[in-house]
Amino acid sequence: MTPLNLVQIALPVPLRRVFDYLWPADSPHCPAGSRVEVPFGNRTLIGIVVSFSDQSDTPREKLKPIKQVIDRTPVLNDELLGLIIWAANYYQSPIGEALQTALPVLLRQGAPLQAQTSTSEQWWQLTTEGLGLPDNALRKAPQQALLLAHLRANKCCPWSKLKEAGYARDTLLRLRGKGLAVEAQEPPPAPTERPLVLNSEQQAALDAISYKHYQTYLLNGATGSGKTEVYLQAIAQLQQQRAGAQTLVLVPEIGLTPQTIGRFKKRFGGTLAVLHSGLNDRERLNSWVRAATGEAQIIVGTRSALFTPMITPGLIIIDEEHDTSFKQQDGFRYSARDLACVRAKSLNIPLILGSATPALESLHNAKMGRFQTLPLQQRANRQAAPLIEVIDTVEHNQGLAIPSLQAIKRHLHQGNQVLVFLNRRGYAPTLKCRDCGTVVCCPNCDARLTLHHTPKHLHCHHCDFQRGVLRSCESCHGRNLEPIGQGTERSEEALAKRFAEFPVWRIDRDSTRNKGALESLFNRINSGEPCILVGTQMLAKGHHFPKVTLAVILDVDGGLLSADFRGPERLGQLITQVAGRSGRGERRGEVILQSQNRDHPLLQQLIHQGYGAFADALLSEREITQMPPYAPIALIRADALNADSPRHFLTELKHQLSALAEQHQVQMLGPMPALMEKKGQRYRHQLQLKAHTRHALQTFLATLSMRLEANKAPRDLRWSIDVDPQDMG
Ligand SMILES: Nc1ncnc2c1ncn2[C@@H]1O[C@H](COP(=O)(O)OP(=O)(O)OP(=O)(O)O)[C@@H](O)[C@H]1O
Ligand SMILES: [Zn+2]
Repeated sequence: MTPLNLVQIALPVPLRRVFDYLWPADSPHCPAGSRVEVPFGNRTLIGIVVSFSDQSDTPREKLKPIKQVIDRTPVLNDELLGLIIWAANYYQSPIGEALQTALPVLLRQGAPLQAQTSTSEQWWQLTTEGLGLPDNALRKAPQQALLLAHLRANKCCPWSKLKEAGYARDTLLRLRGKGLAVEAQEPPPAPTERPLVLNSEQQAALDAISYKHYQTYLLNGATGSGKTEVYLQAIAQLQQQRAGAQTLVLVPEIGLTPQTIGRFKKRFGGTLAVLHSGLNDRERLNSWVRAATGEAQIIVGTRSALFTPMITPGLIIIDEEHDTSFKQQDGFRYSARDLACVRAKSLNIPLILGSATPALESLHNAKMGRFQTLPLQQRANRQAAPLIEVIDTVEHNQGLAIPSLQAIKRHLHQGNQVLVFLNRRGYAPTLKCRDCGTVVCCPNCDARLTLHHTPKHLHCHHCDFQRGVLRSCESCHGRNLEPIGQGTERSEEALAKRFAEFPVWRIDRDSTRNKGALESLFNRINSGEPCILVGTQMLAKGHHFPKVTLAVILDVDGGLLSADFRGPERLGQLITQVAGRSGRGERRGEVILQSQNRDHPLLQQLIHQGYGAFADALLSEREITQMPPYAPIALIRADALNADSPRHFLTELKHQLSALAEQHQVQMLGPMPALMEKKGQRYRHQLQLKAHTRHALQTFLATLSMRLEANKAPRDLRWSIDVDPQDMG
């Protein structure tokens, strides 16, 4: 049989494989990573060329030819294509789904790989001929001579400035006609800020970084220790050592504020590309292309920016590396932090992971010698870490305790700002009938409805179900419905009443929904007037409010009693991060924690010995219970409208794979209901897998995913595989 001329193509379909197509006999192969159009069923799809071969498992008569090649230069270089394929395998994801995440929408739709020049105004400059023209050459055209002199003096000018100076468009076009002037690229804005003088710890950290080869550095720096300054100077040092080398900076989802971008812009000027969810498709593609061509030397983005192509990669930085937004929780369930290690290694460049509260995984990697720790123990302002006090709230009914109120008053009257943290938006998490005890629940989820006041309604925070506020109990028709517990709106109300002479700003997803709202709130805060900030997670991370001297944290008990094995780790991170917002200016900060479990050993350890010792204790516990990072785990989730089918489906799977599991020493726990069994009308079950080694888990999962694809499932059943899950719900 004559050998076939075949191409393997990754297609945007939910199957864990590539597809074989016939390549036109007389045409040379295109590079891997190029886009092609192919027939698929009765549709035409755009796919990515992965490789070529001469054999196929598909019978010859079923093979179809490709329709056409879209790209002359591939959209994905070998390095990036390799990373995506590796990641799809590791996370057991269909490669098409991984590509969906990695590629900008317009490229997926077939748009050309080009940045669109911005529609903003034209810039002009002289050509070499224009620059070298003798002074009297234009004496017969005095207007042109004047404009030429102007452009010679000002180098590069926008049209608006020339017009302002009184030049006519016509004169400019005449100069262009003579080959003396041309349209120019807008020059990148110049940096406006100089580097700070590093303290000795920052300097030691910077000196330890080598840009010549792969190494992951864990910049373990206390809150306010000046990690950002180390990032900025590392980028500058890299650029000094290797002109044009690019840096990729990943920040958490809510960390990519105009403040952050502003900091990079001020230091590096316009050689920056930004990638986040707020961009439109065109802007996203522009940033991608600017990174691919090397025009952008620094790329700052959230999770999926990890997949940005770079022509001269030099450094990757992940700020707040412990943040859960680096793990995608649906579709292609990858961890950008973990993949950054893989990418940096394959590019042979350094990776800096920064955090005041590193993930247990990262601390473990550092202990095992895989990461190099760069400690920053002191605050950049030389202040001691904030003073933390826990107060018992058994008798205080979840509101603000009296000692907290007294402290707030004291700090406000001293001209400072106060932050009140509570991780629950809305007015109250529960609406309860005082007569019969019934609580109002979501019809779609195993969850209570949260009462909101602005606007007034009941809201499920899990499935988004909304309804008007009930007037009477649906069980006993009694009219005594009572809000129980505190949300940010209720705390805001109570604080505004109590401290009427000071502004109270609420910062949560509801109050910052409008574009620019968060930015204007931050501006108010940074004006420094005494005020109270009430807010959720959004307030916890990375912000620098120098006038905040007191942080009050309400209700830390949820995390201590959480059913998720990561609950305590997350709580320790949250408390440390919120506490770290206090005392970043001239005065030492104070922190008050309100808890009903004041003597809990973990809480006591966190407060008295700090996050490091706390994390060590959690790591020992994980070692004893053989949980991550000591044993890798994966979750197989299934959900359906029918309450029984997810459990049946997973039980059958477990049964099919039990011999293989034994062979690879993989433990299968469950199936068990998810922490919230019913969510959005669907019933959810899961099977937890645990192995001794990553290799064993991977080998097992490869077979499992094939089995899952082959198994017949009820039509409405959905399943997914989550490798290294971050959320056990
Ligand atoms: N060497 C330095 N000299 C003076 N000020 C500094 C120095 N380094 C950093 N700072 C200032 O200290 C403040 C805190 O720095 P930064 O926000 O980088 O801290 P961080 O380590 O990122 O903290 P967090 O983890 O809490 O966000 C900033 O205002 C920064 O300008
Ligand atoms: Zn719901």
